[in-house]
Parts: sequence; structure tokens; C-alpha cells
Amino acid sequence: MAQINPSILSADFARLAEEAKAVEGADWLHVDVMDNHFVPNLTLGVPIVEALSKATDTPLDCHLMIEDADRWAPQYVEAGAGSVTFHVEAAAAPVRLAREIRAKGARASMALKPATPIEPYEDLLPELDMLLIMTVEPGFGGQSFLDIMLPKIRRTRELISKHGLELWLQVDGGVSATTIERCAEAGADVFVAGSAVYGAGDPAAAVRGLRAQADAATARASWACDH
Ligand SMILES: O=C(CO)[C@@H](O)[C@H](O)COP(=O)(O)O
Ligand SMILES: [Fe+2]
Repeated sequence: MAQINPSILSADFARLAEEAKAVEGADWLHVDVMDNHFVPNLTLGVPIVEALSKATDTPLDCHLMIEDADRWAPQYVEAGAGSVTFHVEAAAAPVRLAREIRAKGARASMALKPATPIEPYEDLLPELDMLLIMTVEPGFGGQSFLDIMLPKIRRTRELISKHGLELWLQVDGGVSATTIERCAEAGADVFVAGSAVYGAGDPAAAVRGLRAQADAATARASWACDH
């Protein structure tokens, strides 16, 4: 079944605990950490992740858009994240970092910006629990989906199948009712949605609607047949 991860970036930051509870029923809560260096925006850090992990039963999917990921990512596991995504562009030693995240008890995930190809990282895939393909330039919510990323999603799904991996394939950026089916058909199975969830009148219903669309599209997709 498709997983839907609402992005708290599109929520009201003055009411984070309530906004987290508004999407209980979602698979994970996506938490965008930005440092104003790796991306031109600043959001939140370890203390807020720690507070959020106590405020909701939904596991936290922390997306770190920060420099020096090797140094900081392990602290997000300690703060209570169930999954920690670092950007390969910001990690000096991605294999060592993925192993450290797993050893500390979280799922290890690696993200690729739109201009970063998947092919150089094929041999790293067994070290990961999830790969995140950015479908916007990281930094802000509410941007338009880059459909030029669909071939990369397809190629990554082929690599996952070729190696027989259990790796989850996440997409993040501009995922909505109009784009989620294309992502699912291309091979994504974890979908981050910020504005499409928190911009809806009923965020929990938006999660259910997106999941139903993704499941229907996956059922039509050829990649899912050999699953
Ligand atoms: O990581 C990011 C942006 O850098 C995302 O997680 C956004 O928060 C997604 O927001 P929408 O594009 O779905 O509004
Ligand atoms: Fe994100």
C-alpha cells in the first residue's frame, strides 16, 4: 500500500502539536529541517523534532536539508525520528552515515536533488531503507512538481527491482491529486505532500484521498506486477 507522509512545513508552526494530530492516520509525519546553508531557508532543528516525537504517535520522517549531514543526522535519531534522510550532496561519507543511522535504530534514507543522478549510487542502495527523489528544488513548500524527474523515478525503480531490494522510493515536492498518479505509475511508493494535505479543509481526508489515488495508480503500473 502507498504511504502518505504529510509535510509539517505547510502546517501552522504556532500549532505544531495540533497540526501533527490532524494527520494521525498518515503513515509518517515528514519534518523538513533546513539550515539556510544547504537551502536558502531556515525551519527547525533537534529540540522541535524531540517535542514533536512526544506530541504524536505518528512516526517522524526527518528530511535533513542541512550541510555537514555526517555530524548532525545521528542527533535526529536520538531526538526520536524513525527515519532520517540526508542529502547525498551534503554527506562526506554516505555509507558510514547510513550505517550509523541504522545502528542507532532508525531507517536510513538518502535524498537526491533534481540535478543529482541516481546511477553513481547504484552500489549504495543496499545500505539504505529509502531513497528520496526530490521533485522540486529543495527549500520551500508549495512549488510546482518537476515532471522531468519521472524518468529518474522509473530508472530508480528498475534498479530496485534488478537488485531485489526492499528499499522504499519516496518522492517529495509538488505531490498532489494531479501529480501523485504519475509518480506512482513511475515507481514511487512513499509520497510526501505538504500543501496538498495542510492546504485542504480536512487534512486527514486529503491523506486518504491521495493514498487511494496512489494505490489505484500502482495497481495499474507494470513495475508493481513483479512485486
Ligand atoms: O522538502 C520539501 C521542500 O524542500 C518538501 O517536503 C515540501 O515541504 C513539500 O511541500 P509541497 O511541495 O508538497 O507543498
Ligand atoms: Fe521534504
